[in-house]
Amino acid sequence: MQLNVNLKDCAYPITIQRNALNNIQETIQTNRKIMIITDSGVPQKWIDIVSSQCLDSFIVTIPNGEQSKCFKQYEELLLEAIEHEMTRKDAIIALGGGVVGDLAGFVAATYMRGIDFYNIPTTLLSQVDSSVGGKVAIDAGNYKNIVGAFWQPKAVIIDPNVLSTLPQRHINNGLVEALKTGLIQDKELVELFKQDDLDIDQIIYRSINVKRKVVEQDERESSLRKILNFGHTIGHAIEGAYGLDTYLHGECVAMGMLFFIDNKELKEDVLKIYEKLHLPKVPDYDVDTLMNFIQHDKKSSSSSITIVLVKQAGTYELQEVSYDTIKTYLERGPYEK
Ligand SMILES: O=C(O)C(=O)C[C@@H](O)[C@H](O)[C@H](O)COP(=O)(O)O
Repeated sequence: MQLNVNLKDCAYPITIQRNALNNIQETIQTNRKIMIITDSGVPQKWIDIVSSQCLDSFIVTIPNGEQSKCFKQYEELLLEAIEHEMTRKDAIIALGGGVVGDLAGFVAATYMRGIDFYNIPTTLLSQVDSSVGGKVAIDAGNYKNIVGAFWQPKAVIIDPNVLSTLPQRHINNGLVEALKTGLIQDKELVELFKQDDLDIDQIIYRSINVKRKVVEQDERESSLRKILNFGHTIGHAIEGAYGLDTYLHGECVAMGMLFFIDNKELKEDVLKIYEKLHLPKVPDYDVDTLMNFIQHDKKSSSSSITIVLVKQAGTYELQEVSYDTIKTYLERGPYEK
């Protein structure tokens, strides 16, 4: 299956196909120097398959986990590129999850003011969401994605076969971002979560297709794209407050969405899905600590923030609200209507 992200200056293909990993030359120009950035959680067999198709590549493996999205790791990758004498004609392949994609993409966006970048996501979270759309970033302290750029990949290759080695917690983590996409834009995608056996290929396809359409309309997140951030305002705050590596990103987005589902039945349905996915409950939190993170959200202005509300599956409402209003959401808690 092939989709195309139709952006004026930087359109690119997305391949969603089992076994696509074995045929990367169909979309990636591999006859140049390629830095393959991966992490310690990616099985060697996937790395070997990719590197064996590149004529002149080197592999850099970063530690698995959000802590790698930091300045130190970013600088080390830049120094690797310099040491290998990479030029503007060379390219970077991200082979990993959201952390690898965000970090590798930011290196590609900034090395020599920008070189080609390809994304081969190996986690479900990156396959359903972060590999597409060009948001690349690192964290500063516990502030998520606070330093970054929009740098679209030249191609995205999604091979669901690589999920066979992914631990179940990470599968569930990725499913949250797909559920998020369904809740804001695709009711049928939400329905897929109610089946006994989840159709992962359909879930990936439907999620990416929604994401593609949103990004095509608003690449730089000036309005519509904010809907993809549903659940992230409080989600990122919980992630930051608990130290970035306590919970997975999707687990925090799941928590964050609960505050903004404004429909009792829908919230009950969503909580049933969370139970099926063994997602953690929202921990105790300090309202002021979370508020500090929320004020650094990229959807904030000096006194207000755009929130995404869902009242019916598949539809969204964008609302500009004051910090005091957000505070009331936090004080009310996630499990109330
Ligand atoms: O692509 C987008 O736009 C999104 O908001 C998708 C999010 O699910 C994703 O986690 C994104 O990386 C968050 O970006 P941020 O702008 O909130 O840092």
